[in-house]
Amino acid sequence: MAQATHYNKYPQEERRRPRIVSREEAMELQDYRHACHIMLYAPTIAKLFGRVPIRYVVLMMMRYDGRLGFPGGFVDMKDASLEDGLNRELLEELGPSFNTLKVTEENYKSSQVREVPLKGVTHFFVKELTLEEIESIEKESFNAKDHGSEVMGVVRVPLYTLRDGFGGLPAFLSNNFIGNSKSQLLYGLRSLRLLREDQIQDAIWCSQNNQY
Ligand SMILES: O=c1[nH]cnc2c1ncn2[C@@H]1O[C@H](COP(=O)(O)OP(=O)(O)O)[C@@H](O)[C@H]1O
Repeated sequence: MAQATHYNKYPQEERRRPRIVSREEAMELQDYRHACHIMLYAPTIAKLFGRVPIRYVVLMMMRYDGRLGFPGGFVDMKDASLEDGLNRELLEELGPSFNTLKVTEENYKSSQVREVPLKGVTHFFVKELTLEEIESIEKESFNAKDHGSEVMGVVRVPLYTLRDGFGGLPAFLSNNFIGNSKSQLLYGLRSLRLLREDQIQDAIWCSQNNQY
């Protein structure tokens, strides 16, 4: 009944807008499906064409539905915690690296709740790795249970913008993303300071105003 009142108070548009909640608040939402996803990243000194700094390797994946998203998935009732559920999903999607690399509570970043089309909570995690660990995940992802089925491939996010003003991050942002993964990506880049705010704003503007 309380929920019906809550719904009546907000017009449809308002209900469509996801909202940020604390982990504690999110965990009290029993009749919502919970999903966890993670942004894995590592610093690099490598340069594209020997001149464009790559800065960080950030991993996303091409999903079975043709959309981009982060590795992760739904947390089951049988998972002891959000982290347990996420580690299980990472083993399935990214492979044996996640027998040893474990996500912990320290990697938790934020939770977002949505009411429509289905009631759900998405929990976002971030974890800094070494470049060697990232490369090993990429190689071992071919041996993951979901490789070639639910996961079409692990991809790196280009963080630079090329001279044409669109190639790189703006073009990447023009892809189709699952759920709120695009806003999670931008939030991750911002909050971890992997890019400056003006670089992020420029990339968003260029991705929306592609004249090239
Ligand atoms: O990267 C992501 N960030 C945020 N939400 C996502 C991401 N990928 C999938 N989702 C959403 O999370 C839920 C679980 O989807 P997913 O395909 O990851 O689960 P599964 O692997 O357990 O089937 C769905 O509601 C989906 O829309």
